[in-house]
Amino acid sequence: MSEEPIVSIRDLTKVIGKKTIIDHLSFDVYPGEVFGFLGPNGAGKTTTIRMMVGLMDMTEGEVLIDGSSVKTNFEDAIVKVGAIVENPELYKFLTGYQNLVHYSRMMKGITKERIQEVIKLVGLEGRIKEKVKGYSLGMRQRLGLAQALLHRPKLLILDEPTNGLDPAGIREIRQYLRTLAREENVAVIVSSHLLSEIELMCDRIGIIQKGKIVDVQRVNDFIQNDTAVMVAFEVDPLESAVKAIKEAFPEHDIDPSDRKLIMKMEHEMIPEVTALLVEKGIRIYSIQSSVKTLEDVFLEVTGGEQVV
Ligand SMILES: Nc1ncnc2c1ncn2[C@@H]1O[C@H](COP(=O)(O)OP(=O)(O)OP(=O)(O)O)[C@@H](O)[C@H]1O
Repeated sequence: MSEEPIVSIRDLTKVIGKKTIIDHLSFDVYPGEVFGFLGPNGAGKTTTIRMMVGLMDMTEGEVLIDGSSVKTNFEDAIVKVGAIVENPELYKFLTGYQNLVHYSRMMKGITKERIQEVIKLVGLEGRIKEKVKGYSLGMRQRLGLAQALLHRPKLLILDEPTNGLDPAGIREIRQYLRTLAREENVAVIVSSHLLSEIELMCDRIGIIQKGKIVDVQRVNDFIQNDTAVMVAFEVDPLESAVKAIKEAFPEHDIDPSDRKLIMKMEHEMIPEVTALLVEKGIRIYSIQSSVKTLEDVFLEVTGGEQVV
């Protein structure tokens, strides 16, 4: 990852009426990384993105794209950006190729070679001469992506890019975005309310909730920072096990359920607890531990707000 961010968002704020929809949001995104903008429905992802690309005025704050201010130097800033904010605008009765030619005419300096390049990049070579009305949703997304990439943007912003796609389509988009970041050094921002998506696609994620960024971390750190695991001991007799553990580890919460004793602990503690139970003559039938998923972490960070 390079040192200079391609996007710097500082204290971005949007007030509509009396409601603060985006509240002093700040984060940076770097070339070559896929950044996930994750939050429950209504958290403010679309509003933030709309302000970033100039589709909505900001009430306060600043967005710099490659050093140019979206507010005061819009032309220079936006030329660095490729974005699909709502559904990509496509002409259904034209072919994919005609759509790209039409779009390229609105920009300066897009050569026929560049059009071929983006077609190849999104894997539409075989179908580009067909009319868009016969395209699947995934193909339309890819054509939209090709359109957004024509002018070689340094930053690609996609609002919920996998919405409505089937698992194969989602996998494809994920692979294109990763390749784009890695091989072309493009910074990619994707918004999503789907944790599993973000986990597989992104290098870093920023979690937004009620218009505020509540956390920004590398995906791996998110999961690994908290090394505690939930461990379930299937034991008999349960009451003696609970008593022994409460005495030995008074600071730990224990959740006895059915014939299992469930407790949160550091991984290293598992043998210690097991040895204690054996020492007290308690029979252990099974030990199960579960590592936290990103979803568990997300729910903790957002205070349990549900996501789909
Ligand atoms: N023009 C508007 N006037 C008033 N409230 C608005 C307006 N636009 C958005 N909001 C409110 O701002 C909040 C953030 O909406 P936004 O669409 O940015 O969220 P989101 O995170 O993109 O959610 P989703 O995933 O559902 O699109 C919501 O509570 C929404 O109702």
